[in-house]
Amino acid sequence: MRIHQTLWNAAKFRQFFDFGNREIANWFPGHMAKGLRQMKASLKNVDYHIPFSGRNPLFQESLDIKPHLLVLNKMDLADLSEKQAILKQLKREGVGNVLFADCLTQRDENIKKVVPVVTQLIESSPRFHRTENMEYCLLVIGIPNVGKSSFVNALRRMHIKKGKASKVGGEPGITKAVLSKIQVCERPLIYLLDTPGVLPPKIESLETGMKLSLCGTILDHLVGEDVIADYLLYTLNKHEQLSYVDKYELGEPCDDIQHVLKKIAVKLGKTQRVKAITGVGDITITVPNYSAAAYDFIRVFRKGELGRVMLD
Ligand SMILES: Nc1nc2c(ncn2[C@@H]2O[C@H](COP(=O)(O)OP(=O)(O)OP(=O)(O)O)[C@@H](O)[C@H]2O)c(=O)[nH]1
Repeated sequence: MRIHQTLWNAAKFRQFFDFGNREIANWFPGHMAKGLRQMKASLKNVDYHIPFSGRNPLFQESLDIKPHLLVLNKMDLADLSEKQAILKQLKREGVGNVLFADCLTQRDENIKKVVPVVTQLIESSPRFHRTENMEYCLLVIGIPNVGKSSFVNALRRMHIKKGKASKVGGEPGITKAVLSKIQVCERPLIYLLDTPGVLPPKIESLETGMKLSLCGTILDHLVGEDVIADYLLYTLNKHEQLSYVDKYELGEPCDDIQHVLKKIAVKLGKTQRVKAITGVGDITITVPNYSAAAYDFIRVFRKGELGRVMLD
């Protein structure tokens, strides 16, 4: 058995880190900066894979976010044995109101808790005098692709049995502006404002950057799908989450991403024909499509099909 024993080769990512931070900084002033200006938050939303890397310090600094509830979403994808450790760490950081959620399940018990928890939070806050205005209007904020729109839709589905009001997608940057009020509950009358995902303009470390990339919070092409796939393989091996071995008929765990991608490409029939120049003239040969295989490998992981992993 030959798997990664050492740290992931950060040099590969450094290239992106310098370039990508510039790209993110370019991306940031557009819809993200606009969105941030419009936000006065009451609710936060984080991907449960990355409860610490997935929190944007800008929200804390730029927004008046009290009272608020931290929602750790996509709990169906994460390793639940870490739940208590996460709660303990968040408590140490002064974050008391935390809720785990899975926005894709039709009957998530935790989603049911949102309305009572949020109303209790607001009612008990001395900053809110609610004698006249009996409706609640809350903001959902978080980094891209963590499931903010899915969260809005899940609450709406649960309490008022209505369909999607906010557009959902597998890429970051689906919601591009703060949306108008979306009703999610009748009694009490609660409206949510869905907002664009906002990343910090600078990512603090290589490791954080890779975790954010792997969870799809940064556009894949800014990092490179081959680099993300390599980090994914390293992560799976590090966590001994080896279901990819059987899935792709590898025979044994492996830390060679080229080898793994070749196997995936062949298994999925993702090959391409390219021209090769030989001594006897040009010939066309069939080679594995490494990019298509990397794309598939990452997406399968994001759907939870390679097992539950906790990145932080
Ligand atoms: N497995 C799983 N996937 C989820 C969950 N919630 C959302 N997703 C998926 O995550 C992806 C992003 O969801 P969105 O609701 O569009 O995320 P967002 O935070 O609004 O994204 P931006 O508009 O980019 O900020 C979609 O493919 C959803 O289907 C969840 O609880 N579990």
